[in-house]
Amino acid sequence: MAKETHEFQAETKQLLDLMIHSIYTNHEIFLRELISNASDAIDKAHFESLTDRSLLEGDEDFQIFLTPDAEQHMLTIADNGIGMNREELIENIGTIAKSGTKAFLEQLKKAKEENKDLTDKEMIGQFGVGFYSAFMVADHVTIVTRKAGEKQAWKWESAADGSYTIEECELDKRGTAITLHLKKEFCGKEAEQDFTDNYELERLVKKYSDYVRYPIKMDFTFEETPKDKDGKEIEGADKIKKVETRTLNSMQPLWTKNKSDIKKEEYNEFFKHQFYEWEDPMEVFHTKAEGTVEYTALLAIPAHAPFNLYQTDYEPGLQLYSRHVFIMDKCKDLLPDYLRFMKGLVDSPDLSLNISRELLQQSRELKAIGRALEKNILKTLARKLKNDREWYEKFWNEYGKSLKIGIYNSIYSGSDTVDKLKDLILFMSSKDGKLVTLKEYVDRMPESQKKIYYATAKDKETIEQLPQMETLRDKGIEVLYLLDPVDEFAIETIHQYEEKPFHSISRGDLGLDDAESQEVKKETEEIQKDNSDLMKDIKAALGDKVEDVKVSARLKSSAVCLVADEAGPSLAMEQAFSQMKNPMFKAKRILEINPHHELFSRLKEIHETGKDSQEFKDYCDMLYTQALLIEGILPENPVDFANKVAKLMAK
Ligand SMILES: Nc1ncnc2c1ncn2[C@@H]1O[C@H](COP(=O)(O)OP(=O)(O)OP(=O)(O)O)[C@@H](O)[C@H]1O
Repeated sequence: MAKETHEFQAETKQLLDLMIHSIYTNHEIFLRELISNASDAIDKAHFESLTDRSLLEGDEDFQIFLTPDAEQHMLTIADNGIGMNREELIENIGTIAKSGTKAFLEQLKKAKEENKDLTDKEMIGQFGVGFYSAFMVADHVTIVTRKAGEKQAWKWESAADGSYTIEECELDKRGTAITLHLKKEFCGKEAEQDFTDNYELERLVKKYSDYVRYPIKMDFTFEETPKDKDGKEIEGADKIKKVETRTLNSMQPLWTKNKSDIKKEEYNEFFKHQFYEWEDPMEVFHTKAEGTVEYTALLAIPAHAPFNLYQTDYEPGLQLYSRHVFIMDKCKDLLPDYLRFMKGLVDSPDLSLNISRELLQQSRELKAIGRALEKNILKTLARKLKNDREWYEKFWNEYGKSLKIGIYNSIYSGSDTVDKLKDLILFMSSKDGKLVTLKEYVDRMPESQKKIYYATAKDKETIEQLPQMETLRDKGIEVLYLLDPVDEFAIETIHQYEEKPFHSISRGDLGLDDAESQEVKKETEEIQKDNSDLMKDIKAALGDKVEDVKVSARLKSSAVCLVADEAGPSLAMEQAFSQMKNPMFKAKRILEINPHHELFSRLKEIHETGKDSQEFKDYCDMLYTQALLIEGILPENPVDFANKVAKLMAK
């Protein structure tokens, strides 16, 4: 077959462009990425050979080989992994299949539009750009590869100019060799960093790839004076060149070492390498268990939540090993979904190498390991909350949402999740703007207070301006701020804490039973009775926009507010549902009017002159729209509202 030229997919071009103009300042990571791909390819060959030994063609000596060539300005990374055929070269190298990389490009575009710093380490750190990182240091890349079990080998070449070529070639063994034609900044003594220097390459392998399971080898050439038969150097003899192949990585999986022999930095480096993290993890868990099920687990809470943690394309799960041999990536069946942010691995001799995902789900051993790990993580979180509040709040800001979603999802997964998590959740409080636990809230509640009050809005400032907050603030009652749409769902699922029910300040009767509140309640009922016609007519003017119109006992200086009925979803929940494109759930809206506001007397006057007048109808509508706006809900017809306000202002 003649040499074919292919165009890169548009997104690949974009990524290549970024690599060439190097947004990464950390160029050296290209080696880690290519070694990691080589190691994955060997994993695949190893795994497939378990069922078809002939694939290995007698070559069972798995290894990755680095060959620097200072004269030619080249570096080759070769593996005897699974290799690729023509279609796979096109599919895997020419296009970007990974949603993560696509998302990376989108975020990058957004950052550019917003003029953000493109070298932002945190942002870039969330994405492994894999093979393409080769173009940060090379202006021309050649891949020679032969798929295990196939005869034909292929050569792929690109100078990152928008296209690549593929042609047939010869290769006597399976695997892939990637040759980088290095840019001049990256080779030679004068270079910024010399990737043809054996010692530099050795340093980088130790730094990033020390735990790669397969030997990473390289030839070192020495000049040596010949020795006589007693081992003494022969004086005056011409030096001879000697080549020694050295293995650069230690390969010993960190988790098999004794905990006491492992330094914190080693754990950190391991996680960064194994899980493509850029920052040290927040916490590391290293557990060994013997007994009914034997296992070693090395887990970590990464420093930051990935950008897509709550999106469907995020794949949670731990790596599974059996006797240090890799079985699978992203095993979801170990930890509950609310711990989806955990990264790590489990190595157990009780797991079978050839187990299918389906059988694994039913594995008793796996379930037992999962339960033990969950317990251990929850215990650590509880201890941190008690002893290291600063750490816990940092954790909470990154992953709190995951626990709250876990509580809400316990409707499906079983109510014991609520018991496990309810003491680990935090909310901001009106008391001092700090985060509090439910226990802390309840413990400092005055005895007369029977409920846990909360308010929902998108931010603290909006809540603090809610008319409903006025009374509670005046009475010094603490209110929890629920700022995330999931919060109210979680709270409603917990239902009550230490027998104290939760109560939204935007819902039904506040249930305050101090003397003053009782007094206000009585007075409000009387005003309501005296103005029953007015209330009825406002309701009639608003039609089915509201369920009811009432005189308010909760407002001090504001004219109106919108609350939801005791039963059914709240206004915030309704908004969350409609954002989820699920507008079925509607809150029963009740418009409350402050009888002590001057607007109330004006309303009465207009009502008396004629309940069917346009003016009365306009007033009712404007009142309702105001209440909506206070809740952060846009009116259905903003133009109509603006016109009515303008008309009134012109009077
Ligand atoms: N040495 C190799 N041997 C066989 N296949 C390879 C090799 N290097 C890359 N590939 C193939 O090319 C694909 C794309 O590689 P790339 O590094 O861009 O992404 P990835 O490895 O899938 O993801 P990540 O780098 O985030 O782990 C790989 O998934 C693999 O199928």
